[in-house]
Amino acid sequence: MTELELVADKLLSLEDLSRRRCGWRTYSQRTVFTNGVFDLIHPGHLTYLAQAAALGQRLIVGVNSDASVKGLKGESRPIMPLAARMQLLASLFFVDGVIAFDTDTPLELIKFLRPDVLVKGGDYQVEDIVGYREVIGWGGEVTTLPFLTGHSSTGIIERMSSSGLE
Ligand SMILES: Nc1ncnc2c1ncn2[C@@H]1O[C@H](COP(=O)(O)OP(=O)(O)OP(=O)(O)O)[C@@H](O)[C@H]1O
Ligand SMILES: O=P(O)(O)O[C@@H]1O[C@H]([C@H](O)CO)[C@@H](O)[C@H](O)[C@@H]1O
Repeated sequence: MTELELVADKLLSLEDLSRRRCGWRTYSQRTVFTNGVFDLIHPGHLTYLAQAAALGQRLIVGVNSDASVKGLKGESRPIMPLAARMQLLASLFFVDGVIAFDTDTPLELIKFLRPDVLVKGGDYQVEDIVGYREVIGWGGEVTTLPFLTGHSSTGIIERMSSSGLE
């Protein structure tokens, strides 16, 4: 496969995800799950995702659909449409799969996937992470990773706006 075909192969449907998760379980591969908007990817995203990948053998990233983002962050967001956000995440060598969700939270996706590890960045408290009770309930782990200060998508947008680039 070409590099772009390798990236495209990581863009998963629920059926793809189910099939791959079964295979990973067969070989006792720990599946790590995280989720987010990932609009305007920045070093904070990259740092925490790389560390998340090190928590297991497979990293799956759930990405909010455009409609879901608008419900969470307002009509002006996202800047980058879903397809672009997913492709950029899938291009990271330490990401094994990317899947979109259209709901306000990834709870149903987490219950479907049953990851061994659920992780978010340090801007969250562990107990507040959606899916915390469920993942703990089936014996999984829930954790946060260090927040890289000074990096946020909102910050990028604000800096662009103040410099008249928007
Ligand atoms: N600076 C950072 N350091 C570490 N993790 C981060 C950082 N910023 C965001 N994250 C994590 O990345 C994931 C996606 O977050 P999100 O897309 O909301 O990023 P954001 O930069 O906070 O965006 P926004 O500014 O629009 O809220 C979340 O799990 C979040 O905890
Ligand atoms: O990019 P964000 O804002 O960190 O992503 C949100 O995370 C929420 C989180 O999982 C709550 O614990 C989630 O509910 C929401 O849908 C966004 O993915």
